[in-house]
Amino acid sequence: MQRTLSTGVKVYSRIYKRYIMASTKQPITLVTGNKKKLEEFVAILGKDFPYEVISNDVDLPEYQGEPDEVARSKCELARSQIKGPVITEDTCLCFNALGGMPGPYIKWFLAKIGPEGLHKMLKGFEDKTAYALCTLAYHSGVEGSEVILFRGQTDGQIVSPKGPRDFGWDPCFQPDKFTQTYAEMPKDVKNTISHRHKAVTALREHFIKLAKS
Ligand SMILES: O=c1nc[nH]c2c1ncn2[C@H]1C[C@H](O)[C@@H](COP(=O)(O)OP(=O)(O)OP(=O)(O)O)O1
Ligand SMILES: [Mg+2]
Repeated sequence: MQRTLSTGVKVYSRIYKRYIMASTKQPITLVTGNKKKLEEFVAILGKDFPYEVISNDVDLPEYQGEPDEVARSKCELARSQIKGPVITEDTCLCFNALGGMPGPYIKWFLAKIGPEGLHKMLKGFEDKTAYALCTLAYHSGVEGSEVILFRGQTDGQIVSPKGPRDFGWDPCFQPDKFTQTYAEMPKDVKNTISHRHKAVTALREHFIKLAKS
């Protein structure tokens, strides 16, 4: 009698747990104010991602600090606003001759001096190498849980701007092993070699594993 009861409770509690998990499986909100980032994220993520992802263009502040700190702060704030599972994205463009600057401050440099100015910044330096860094940050929305980071880096160099001007510093970043800038190459090529591709792939693998567990 006792045994049957305890087994029954166990099974019930397992079913109940599963029910709770299923009923609280909210969509994950990608919080970004940048349409181009969103387009690339969606294209790279693909259709077979095991969770529903929606987007929200809440304007998040531009934090200062090392890329990981910036990414964590941004994600924590997004979580407090959305009150559910969130992903945020922060992109850096780091010049090796400048010890990694502008890095997380690239948005302001780009806004003030454009791709030409970014190229000219390295005029006095022989080293034109740079890397693009994408840091995706995920928070489950559950109070007390930690932000998880997924990083992607693509190395290249800063060149005189070439190609369309519709996305940020793409015209002046030429990835290694290519003779075209990000702006010149077809989108599906950028999306298989980019910093964003690498970070989104890491995130995808994490969630695919999670969905199977
Ligand atoms: O693949 C890229 N190719 C070229 N330019 C890019 C790329 N990805 C970001 N960018 C630009 C946008 C912004 O000028 C800066 C990053 O700043 P960052 O704060 O991460 O982006 P954001 O403020 O535009 O959007 P968000 O609302 O997600 O913070 O570099
Ligand atoms: Mg931003």
